Amino acid sequence: MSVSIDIEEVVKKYGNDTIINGLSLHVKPGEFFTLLGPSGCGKTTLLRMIIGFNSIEGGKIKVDGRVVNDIPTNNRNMGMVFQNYAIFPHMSVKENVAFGLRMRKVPENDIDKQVDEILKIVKIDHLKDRMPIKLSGGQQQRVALARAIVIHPEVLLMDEPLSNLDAKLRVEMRNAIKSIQRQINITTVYVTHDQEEALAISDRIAIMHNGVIQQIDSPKNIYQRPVNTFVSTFIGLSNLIDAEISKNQGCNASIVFDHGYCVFMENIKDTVKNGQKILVSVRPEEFHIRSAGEGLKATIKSSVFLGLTTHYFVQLENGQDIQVIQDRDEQDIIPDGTTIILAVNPQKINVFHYENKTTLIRGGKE
Ligand SMILES: Nc1ncnc2c1ncn2[C@@H]1O[C@H](COP(=O)(O)OP(=O)(O)OP(=O)(O)O)[C@@H](O)[C@H]1O
Repeated sequence: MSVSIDIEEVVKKYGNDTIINGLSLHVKPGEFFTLLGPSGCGKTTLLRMIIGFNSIEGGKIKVDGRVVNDIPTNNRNMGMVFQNYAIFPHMSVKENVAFGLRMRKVPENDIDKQVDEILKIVKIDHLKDRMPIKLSGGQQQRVALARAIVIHPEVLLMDEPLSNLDAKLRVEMRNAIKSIQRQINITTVYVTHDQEEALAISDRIAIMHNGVIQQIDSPKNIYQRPVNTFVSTFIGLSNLIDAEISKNQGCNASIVFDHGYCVFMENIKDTVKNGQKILVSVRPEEFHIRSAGEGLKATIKSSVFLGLTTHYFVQLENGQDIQVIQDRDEQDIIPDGTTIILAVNPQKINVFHYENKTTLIRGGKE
């Protein structure tokens, strides 16, 4: 049976510095839960608190409803995989994986059986007699993963496990990790600063900034419905464009960009005022480039052809630089200096308060 993890109002201090101040989150049984955020936001600190490497200055950490604050790491029944593999260089693959079982005094016959089983799951059973020095980075990380899960932990923690691998291997290994996690159905907390990795691998993602959770959601909602401008610009590319609300009676209104382009929005919040300044977040791929008609007037400054897409660096009439991405099949590459019209689908945009940058309105449909 998989377990849940509850982090309740936890506080972490290093000396006089408070790194995490009252953070709460819930990880569901069997969930693949990712902590994502820029360097220094406190991801590793939180992970180390869960396993017990770091002290906790306030709040509670619960596993399956039981408070584990005072339980030493050894007795928490958690496995951890680190960025630098941390496997023993003087032991073969098999010995590395068997180590944790020996420490737990599992009978020798059972050890062989369990090691073979796990090596098959992580698909390195053919390498069991190799020494780590003769393994690739990906294979070493499979050993580290096998070593973490062979003890049948209740919780698997991973701290940037793919950071030392090259781009192609990262993709291969993230797929392997996801499928192994599914197969053994273990509650997993994964730390990364790589947003694509987080989107690809997670059931849910917590976006962290300065020790504070900004949003906890599915990868799709994090991408399509960011709750503030930090999330919208941290995940993928987002253009934040100045605009104004034009409101009549009722709950409908228009967003008016500089130079008059108007987009109709439904279900606007009552608190929104006529004439209020806003920031409109538009993903580069949500623009439609036209040669004439309704839209934002802009000029193409430069472009980069990327095979599947073409990436345009564009300047709006008000001088703001934005980015626009078009599919390969959309049209021929448009020359630099061309004047274009950019139309946006109102359902694909997110609108934020100009000053405090929290969500004001959301687009209707997905
Ligand atoms: N042992 C320590 N003593 C003092 N400050 C620390 C210690 N460990 C981490 N910090 C500080 O705590 C903050 C959070 O660090 P943490 O390593 O948790 O961030 P992170 O989000 O995991 O970053 P990265 O992606 O770079 O690993 C940083 O400001 C860091 O400098």
